[in-house]
Amino acid sequence: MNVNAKTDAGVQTWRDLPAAQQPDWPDREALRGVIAELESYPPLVFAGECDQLRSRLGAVARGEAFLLQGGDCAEAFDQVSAEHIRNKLKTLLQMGAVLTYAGAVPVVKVGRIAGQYSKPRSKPTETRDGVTLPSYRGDSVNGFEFTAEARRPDPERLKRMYHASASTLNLVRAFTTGGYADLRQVHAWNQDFVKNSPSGQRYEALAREIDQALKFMRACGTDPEELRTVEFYSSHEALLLDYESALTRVDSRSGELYDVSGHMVWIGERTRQLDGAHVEFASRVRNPVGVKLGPTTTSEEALELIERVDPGREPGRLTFITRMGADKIRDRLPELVEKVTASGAPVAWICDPMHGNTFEAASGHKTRRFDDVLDEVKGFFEVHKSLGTHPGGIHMELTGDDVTECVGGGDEIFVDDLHQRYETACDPRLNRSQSLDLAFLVAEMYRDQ
Ligand SMILES: O=C[C@H](O)[C@H](O)COP(=O)(O)O
Ligand SMILES: C=C(OP(=O)(O)O)C(=O)O
Repeated sequence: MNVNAKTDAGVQTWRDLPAAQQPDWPDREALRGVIAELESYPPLVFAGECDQLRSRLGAVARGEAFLLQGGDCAEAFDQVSAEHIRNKLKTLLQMGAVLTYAGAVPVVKVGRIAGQYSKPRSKPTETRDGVTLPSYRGDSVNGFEFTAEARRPDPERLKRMYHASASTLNLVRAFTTGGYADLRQVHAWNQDFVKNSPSGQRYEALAREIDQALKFMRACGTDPEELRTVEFYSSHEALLLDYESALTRVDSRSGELYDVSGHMVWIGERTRQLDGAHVEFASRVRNPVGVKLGPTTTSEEALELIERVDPGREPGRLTFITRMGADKIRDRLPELVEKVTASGAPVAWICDPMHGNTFEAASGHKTRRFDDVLDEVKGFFEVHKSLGTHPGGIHMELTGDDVTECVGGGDEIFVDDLHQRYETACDPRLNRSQSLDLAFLVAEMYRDQ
């Protein structure tokens, strides 16, 4: 990677196409200045790491591994703290241990982390008590507070997103390679959790089995170095194309373009137009790319997306993240999987059981039922089982904090509890206990598959 290389003209082709969900920046001159500055910043990830993730996702596409992708709906600048990052990571590591051990499958771990600061919205504005202001679009664009000043898009925030992503990634790298993620710590990740949570107790029993297995391996004279660190990757929605293209660099090894803002990027349900700027941008970079597919996706669109993003039919290059809703997945998914499989395209299929299952509670909180989330994952496994294809993984909105944003779960949260710790800046996340519950249930489904 030539770290001094500036953005290449080849990544600017999206500018000629309609780009949905871009902020209405009031000061274009200021935006241009910020883009120029971002273009001079060092990469957050390396091209070789993106290639490695692509090869791991290739294993997912071939049915040899399972993808666990998860993290906040929207990261926030004021949550870039050691505690929040560690809690999130700990939850993902615990889920990874459950899936690997109970599901007996290698797990590729990817965070919605270190870059997930931008949100597409259903409506451009929000009205409260007769006052209408621009919608909150993520900390990379404007502030959450409902004031005209906070909601004004400010391009300086793009630089804050870069720095927040850099500090987060720095700590994630330290945690995952510096000893914290050593599998021998499998109990330590659970210490604060085991006493008062049913899923923590269930996890503890599994951790004891893992411990036993490690002791057995050591007694047999093998103590693999690989268990001391964890391969962990970053991902986010490539929504703000000014930011993503400013962070796109030419890889000096291959001359190819990589979006070095994160290892994997995805295109959302609201921005996957075939003739739109986001698909064009994704088609230009070599990172592994995800595309969200909602219930209105046709098989023709899915095939055309493959043509555009993965013309070389490379396993691991393209991941379809389906988010149909529990009530639709059994109807909508089979045709997509059938037609794509018949075309010979080696995509990985991942289930996002969050975005099709959101509703507003009487209290006004946006929420999701744990049972709907689970049912969508069940439907996903059923469809793949009936077609003989591989259920490649799950994509979750979750946090390591003890929030009350989704209802249900073993340590049940009721609608009346939602107000207690409702902290998300956008969509409701599973808390740690609900995330672990889900990991156990998914591991069972995977094993049964
Ligand atoms: O996370 C996804 C989207 O940004 C979110 O679902 C949009 O929600 P909205 O309908 O509140 O805009
Ligand atoms: C906006 C998101 O999802 P979708 O594009 O599927 O609505 C998201 O994952 O944050």
